[in-house]
Amino acid sequence: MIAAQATARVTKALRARYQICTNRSSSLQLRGMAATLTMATNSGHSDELDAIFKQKRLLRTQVRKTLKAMDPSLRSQQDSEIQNKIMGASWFKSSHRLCAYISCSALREVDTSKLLAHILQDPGKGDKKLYVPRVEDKNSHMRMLNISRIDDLVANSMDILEPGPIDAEGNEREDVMRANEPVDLFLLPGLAFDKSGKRLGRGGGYYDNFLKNYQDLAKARNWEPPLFVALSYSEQILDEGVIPMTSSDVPVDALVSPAGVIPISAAALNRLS
Ligand SMILES: Nc1nc2c(c(=O)[nH]1)N(C=O)[C@@H](CNc1ccc(C(=O)N[C@@H](CCC(=O)O)C(=O)O)cc1)CN2
Ligand SMILES: Nc1ncnc2c1ncn2[C@@H]1O[C@H](COP(=O)(O)OP(=O)(O)OP(=O)(O)O)[C@@H](O)[C@H]1O
Repeated sequence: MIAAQATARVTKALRARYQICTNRSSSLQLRGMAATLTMATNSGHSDELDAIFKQKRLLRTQVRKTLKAMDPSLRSQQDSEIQNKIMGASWFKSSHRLCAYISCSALREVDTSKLLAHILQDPGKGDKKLYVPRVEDKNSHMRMLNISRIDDLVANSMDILEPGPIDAEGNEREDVMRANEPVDLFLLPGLAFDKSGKRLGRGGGYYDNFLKNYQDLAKARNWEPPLFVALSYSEQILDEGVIPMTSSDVPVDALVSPAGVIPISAAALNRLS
């Protein structure tokens, strides 16, 4: 596709989804940003990267607004549908080691509380092992630590629940990067997604960093790569071409929304179908 067409497509998709930039000057501005964005995919200049990050910030603001405007009861209906779809799926049932996020309702994230309770139930059986994020510093560094009870968690500076480094018995929690067995499944948060696997996070780079490191670890150990599955309200699935990406963004293998599971990668088509 030639650049002008690609730019028009991105601009149109952004406007259609969010009804933004309706006057002429902001429309030109948006077209300019979309053009930069389209070109920046193929090069690495920092002003072009700046344009991508700016575009991401704009999109985050729009999606946050959409999430805040959602009817609470319809949102909670979607929360149940998404979690039930996951709990009923064979690929979830057969996963033994999972990384999942602790949802934050103030951030309007898809609820994971039922899923986490399900994973942690009857830990004596040792059926499923759960690792959850702990932010270590502001340099996009988080760890995934093992928890066996939901009340092991405390709120961090971002008001998200996370485990302390030491458990209630005084033992250091297991860091998934040091585990001897592979993670089967990651359940991922995000602000927006598309059906080609693009994911827009909250902008910290924590997940992209972590997922890349985990992929490298799995490769070095000859493990089967884990499935990256994102949980998404219907409103968060955007048209293709709208979500800006850089080379550090890690795509997801599949999406789960109230409409169902959307396998994207070949691995997902194999394991989820
Ligand atoms: N539940 C959950 N845990 C997670 C993440 C997440 O997205 N969700 N993270 C994923 O990286 C990491 C923490 N990163 C975070 C980054 C930003 C914000 C946040 O509150 N963002 C505000 C805007 C803040 C601002 O712009 O100054 C927001 O999105 O409204 C929270 C967590 C690790 N743990
Ligand atoms: N203009 C910029 N140029 C270079 N790097 C930037 C720029 N703006 C933000 N960053 C860095 O890029 C990273 C954020 O990347 P990105 O916006 O893709 O995160 P994300 O995918 O939304 O977040 P996450 O992976 O945590 O879900 C952070 O490390 C941030 O410091």
